[in-house]
Amino acid sequence: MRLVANDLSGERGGEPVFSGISFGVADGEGLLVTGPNGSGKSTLLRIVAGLLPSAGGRIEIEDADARWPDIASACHYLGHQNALKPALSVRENLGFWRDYMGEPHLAVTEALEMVGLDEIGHLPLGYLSTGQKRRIAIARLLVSYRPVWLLDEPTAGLDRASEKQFADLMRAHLEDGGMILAATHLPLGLEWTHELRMGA
Ligand SMILES: Nc1ncnc2c1ncn2[C@@H]1O[C@H](COP(=O)(O)OP(=O)(O)OP(=O)(O)O)[C@@H](O)[C@H]1O
Repeated sequence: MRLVANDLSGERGGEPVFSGISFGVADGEGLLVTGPNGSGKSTLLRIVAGLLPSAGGRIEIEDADARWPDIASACHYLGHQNALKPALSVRENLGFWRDYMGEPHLAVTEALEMVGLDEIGHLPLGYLSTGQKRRIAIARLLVSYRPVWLLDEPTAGLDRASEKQFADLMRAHLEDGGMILAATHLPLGLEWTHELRMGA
């Protein structure tokens, strides 16, 4: 499988943000998206996720698995927001996402162990610290399988140990044949196959 963008352009509020973006990412490969504030990194990831239309060009999956009829269905999207409900417990939040997304992968307990938070699954999500909430949002990537992880500033709020733990999870996903597109200003502790510098 290969995710290919050709001459892609994006706009926000009717104003052009970027144009002429092309890349190709194959199974087991990662694309690091960098660039100054406002250069369009989040916009690009949202277009790939199917949350925004592109303003021009093409993005497609070549040699797609029948399980993923379109790009959006092949993606996990971890945006700036964690997409978790404060009044539900940690376990209930992850259980919801596991049922909603389908393609069950790790059990909720296993996913919590992977992010080192299995002791607090009973707590309301709203009680957790900023970094702990981010780690639960990362655990969303593990309870359902998707080959493409779209990560927007994934390590914002994480301590050093959690950054390293997340780097190990990303590495395992790539070794399993997954793909990652990550927009960040922070080093993520991975060797990236490709880098896309926006706003250059
Ligand atoms: N809903 C919107 N309406 C109008 N303009 C918007 C909207 N959302 C974003 N923009 C503009 O689009 C541009 C690109 O924003 P985007 O969030 O994609 O940048 P970014 O590279 O991810 O930035 P950062 O590094 O700060 O996260 C910015 O100039 C922003 O102000």
